[in-house]
Amino acid sequence: MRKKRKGSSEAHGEGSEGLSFATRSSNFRSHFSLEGYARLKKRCKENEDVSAGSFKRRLAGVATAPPCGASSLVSSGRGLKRKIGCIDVSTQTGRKNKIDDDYVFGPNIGKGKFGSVRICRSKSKGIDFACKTLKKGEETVHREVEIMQHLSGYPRVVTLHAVYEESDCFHLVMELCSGGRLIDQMDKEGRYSEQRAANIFKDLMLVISYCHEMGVVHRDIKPENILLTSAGKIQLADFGLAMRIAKGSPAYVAPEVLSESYSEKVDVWSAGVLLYALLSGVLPFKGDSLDAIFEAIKKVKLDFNSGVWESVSKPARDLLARMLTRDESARITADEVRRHPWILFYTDRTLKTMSIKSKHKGLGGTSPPCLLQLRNPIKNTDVNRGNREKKTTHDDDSPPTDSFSNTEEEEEEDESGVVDVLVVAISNVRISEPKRSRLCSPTTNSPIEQQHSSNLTTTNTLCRAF
Ligand SMILES: Nc1ncnc2c1ncn2[C@@H]1O[C@H](COP(=O)(O)OP(=O)(O)OP(=O)(O)O)[C@@H](O)[C@H]1O
Repeated sequence: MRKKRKGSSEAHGEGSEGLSFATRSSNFRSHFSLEGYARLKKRCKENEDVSAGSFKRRLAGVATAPPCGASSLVSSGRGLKRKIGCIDVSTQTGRKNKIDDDYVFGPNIGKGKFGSVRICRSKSKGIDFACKTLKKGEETVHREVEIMQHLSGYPRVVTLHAVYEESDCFHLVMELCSGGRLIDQMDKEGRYSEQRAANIFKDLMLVISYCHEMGVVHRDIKPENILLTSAGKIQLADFGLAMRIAKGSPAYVAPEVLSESYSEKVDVWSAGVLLYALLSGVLPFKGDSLDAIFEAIKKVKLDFNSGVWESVSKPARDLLARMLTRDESARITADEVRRHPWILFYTDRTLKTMSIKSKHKGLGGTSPPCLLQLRNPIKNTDVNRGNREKKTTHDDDSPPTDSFSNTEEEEEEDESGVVDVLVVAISNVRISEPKRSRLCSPTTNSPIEQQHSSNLTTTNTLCRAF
């Protein structure tokens, strides 16, 4: 049952060395952090909105979830079943299994602000899953479930397999990402070469573009929520803060709805912060307090012309500047990010073959910066982990793949000058649009079950819900 997990997360399980993650991460979670504060604040606000039946929420429901059968859109009452709209219609005959009837629990593998995550093994299939348990009363679980189901079938989104409701909690049985979290990999490996960063980033932008195309804003893009499969591929997780974008009749939308930060561009900003961290090893906006960080986010002018940025190619800096544009309307879209020459240069196979070997600049000879700073932007002088060697080896059960398999030799080709020269040549390369038909097709190998409140077996119905 136990499977060694690469990287690190939270330590909660007893004696679960491979899967439990320890102290290093929890040090960061335990002290005051921007992410914790913001998330708690956002969740509290959302819960208030939900309970108050705010106009904003009702509009989003009406605009994005057309009626399904006899279901009311968001009817009042407690319990997941009544809150997830379309799903209850298809699941009234759902079996009343308890999760213990179907799964055997293993050790804890993570803990977030709102729930713990354990391994669980399916009794019938013998396959391991991740089970996130959310206590009732603080949940926005109905939305998280609905959105995960809506996005289900896309390979870079963590698949939701089943939902169980108990009197005091919900269990979300999800695909297990046994490769750990991106944050832990970043922490171990230090600053990334441009080639490696671009390959990871391309996958991330693909999944973000997909979410946006499906009318979903994730709103919590950060390396803690980017998980890795055993093959090292990224999977976007934690849709606890995600929202559907209301695309209803604009004529009816109230001004206060328009002023809400529901735009998908918030994900582009967050992804920009992540890219900055990948390429430089530090976060762009820091401070000694939350207020200082907020101030930096609002005002700090990023300097891409000195320090580590001198060894980073111009296209990479150009992309970052476009993503970290404060004016949302001027900020690049996720789709535009995917088409940016920097991404194309490092990820397009044809262009890779054009790559000219030249001496690698920038990373060689320097120790990676302490990426602890990535976890908590508040400056922490007590934490000094010193310089660590750049680690390129992988745990036995986490073999490197496409995105993560660059050897030192390949990284030698990571020459910013080459990128600058070739960028003009590739700026007109077109990437084909994602195929919608594929995105909504039923998945045969990962049917979503919803025990207690659902017996759903295909994603067709879910697609209709939007
Ligand atoms: N599908 C999964 N496979 C493997 N590990 C997972 C999976 N889902 C979550 N985890 C682990 O559990 C941790 C917490 O999960 P998640 O972020 O979904 O919970 P949360 O309560 O919403 O967290 P937070 O609010 O703190 O971001 C993750 O950081 C990860 O380490």
